[in-house]
Amino acid sequence: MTIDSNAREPLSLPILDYSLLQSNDPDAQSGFISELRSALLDSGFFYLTNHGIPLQELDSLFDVLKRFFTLPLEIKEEIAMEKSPHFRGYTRLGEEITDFKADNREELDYAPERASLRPLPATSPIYQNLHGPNQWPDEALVPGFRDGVLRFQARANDVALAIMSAIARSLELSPRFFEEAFGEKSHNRLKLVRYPAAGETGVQGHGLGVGPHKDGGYLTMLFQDAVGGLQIQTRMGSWLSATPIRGTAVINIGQQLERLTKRVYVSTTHRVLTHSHSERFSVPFFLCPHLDAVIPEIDVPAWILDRAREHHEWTSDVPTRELLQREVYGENAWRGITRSHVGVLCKHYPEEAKRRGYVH
Ligand SMILES: O=C(O)CCC(=O)C(=O)O
Ligand SMILES: [Fe+2]
Repeated sequence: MTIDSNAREPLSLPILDYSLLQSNDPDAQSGFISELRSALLDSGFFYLTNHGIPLQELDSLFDVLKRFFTLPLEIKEEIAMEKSPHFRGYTRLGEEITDFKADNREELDYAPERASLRPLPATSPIYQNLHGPNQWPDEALVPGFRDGVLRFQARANDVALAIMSAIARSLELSPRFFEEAFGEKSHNRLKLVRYPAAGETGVQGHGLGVGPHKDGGYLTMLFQDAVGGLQIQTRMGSWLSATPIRGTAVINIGQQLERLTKRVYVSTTHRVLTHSHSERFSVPFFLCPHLDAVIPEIDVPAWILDRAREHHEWTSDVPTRELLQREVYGENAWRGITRSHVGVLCKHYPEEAKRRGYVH
């Protein structure tokens, strides 16, 4: 990574080599962990190479998702998120909200395939409604879609868990520190996204593919095509492009890790620009704990805290009051998804929507 020595601003994002973490050489592993710590303290974002997800599988994932998005709107809407009280499925252009404005993207949302718990007993927290089945496109229309997505989800989960374990080590915690929060019941999410070119739709709302935000989970691992547009907000508030590097994943910290480390590892604000003449596709995978997980707050070792303090405070376009920092993860997950998909909230949870002041 290059850092501007006056402002300690990163000018580009670091590239970490996953094969070092996976090797049996303890020096290679500790080299990876110390680079990881620096990346998380300096920018909160990095590229990961040699992650082991075959390029050919990534290419075919992008092929099937492109095929889905070229289907007519009424076919895509057969699996509209509005039909799912569990917030799964297709969201058409302009329906998703970030920073209180409509994003310029369409997407599919997935989470673990589970039985619905509805109707919930009165004593259950409302976030238990997030458990449920996914909605899949007709296999005949997009052959290989479901298998490709499930295979990718499993692979991304493995890599993300190994990175979480390395993050624990970077904080001098046990490599197994996070294990309990994940596993069978973890509530990971996956989005398959298409950003139209500016010329296709005319730019509305905040004029961005997705507005400035911090991700809600522990860790995000993103794959993107060659178009570009993802930008990261630096400490001083300017925007740095995460230019696509073929075959790499872009990884960043989510808000639960920010809470856990009492803001030593800060969840970096990011946004996506709308390209003037090219559509763009991306696949972010969000590693999230199980909904009942309690996110602790830990004291990081003093020398790491000192390193963090060398920096200025982070500037962010995301107001502090909007952060998802409750102790129980499910409450954060519920608040995050319901404010992005207000239409779904109003349709399935009118009382809750009214209570929160959304009129529909
Ligand atoms: O598409 C991208 O590059 C980023 C998407 C993103 O930040 C998100 O969905 O949380
Ligand atoms: Fe994001």
